[in-house]
Amino acid sequence: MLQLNQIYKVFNEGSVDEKIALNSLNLSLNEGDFVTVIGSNGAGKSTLLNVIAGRITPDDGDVLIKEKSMIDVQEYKRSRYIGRVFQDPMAGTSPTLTIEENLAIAYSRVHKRTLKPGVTSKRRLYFKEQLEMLGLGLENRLSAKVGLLSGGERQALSLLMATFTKPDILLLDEHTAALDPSRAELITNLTKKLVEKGNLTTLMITHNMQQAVDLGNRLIMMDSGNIVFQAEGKQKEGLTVSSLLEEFSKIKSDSSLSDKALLI
Ligand SMILES: Nc1ncnc2c1ncn2[C@@H]1O[C@H](COP(=O)(O)OP(=O)(O)OP(=O)(O)O)[C@@H](O)[C@H]1O
Repeated sequence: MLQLNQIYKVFNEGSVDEKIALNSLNLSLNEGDFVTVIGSNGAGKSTLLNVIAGRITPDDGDVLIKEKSMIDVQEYKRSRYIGRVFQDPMAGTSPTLTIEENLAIAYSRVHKRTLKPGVTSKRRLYFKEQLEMLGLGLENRLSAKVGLLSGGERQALSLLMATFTKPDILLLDEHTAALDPSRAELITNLTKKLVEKGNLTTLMITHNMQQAVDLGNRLIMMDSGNIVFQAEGKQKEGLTVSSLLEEFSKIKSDSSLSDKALLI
């Protein structure tokens, strides 16, 4: 479903600030793979998601979705195939538009040919059904401006908008990190439910090791722009937070970073 071949990205090349963010990284995801991505600050996790989404162009390598090269496809066009949720609950939705209008925009990104002006009653019913799955009562607030919603409600709406169009790839960039623990748990559970329901091929960055262990069928650990550890299937199921920290300290044994660096 997703293939990354030899992705290389350097920032500020040739200057004192030169930083190789991705160092010939290879990754292949099958349809329905749910991969949690961990790694210390600056490991290259967000750059990886930005390269997949088309926000950053790699200096070398290719990104393929369903075996089609995306390297010359601009970000706004890739959004047809990719759903994304950011850390900031304010990032995925438009505050001055209503819940219904936000959903209509997300819907039209994928169903361009069927777009009619306004929201038809059939589509409104569909939106209501989708919102009901969140269990937050938002289906009764279709005309509420999104700017009035709480951070958790807004993030739940962002998640729905990124998933209900059944994207080929779902990118989650620390999407629970800015929420209080109870809201973070709510969004984590919703993520599980929506990803499973849609059998969505997903990459989820998290600094929460327990979340990385609990969710998904695969896990990758990044360091210095590459994948330094991965687990899937039975090995992934057998992972614990302490076994992961052990792996990390093996990799970082010659570094000044502490285990805690993974968590922050
Ligand atoms: N636009 C940019 N210009 C210059 N350097 C950048 C840019 N974006 C990222 N970098 C650098 O590339 C490296 C990888 O950054 P990236 O944001 O991908 O790391 P990360 O693993 O997501 O880190 P974090 O967990 O802190 O979010 C870092 O050293 C970062 O400073």
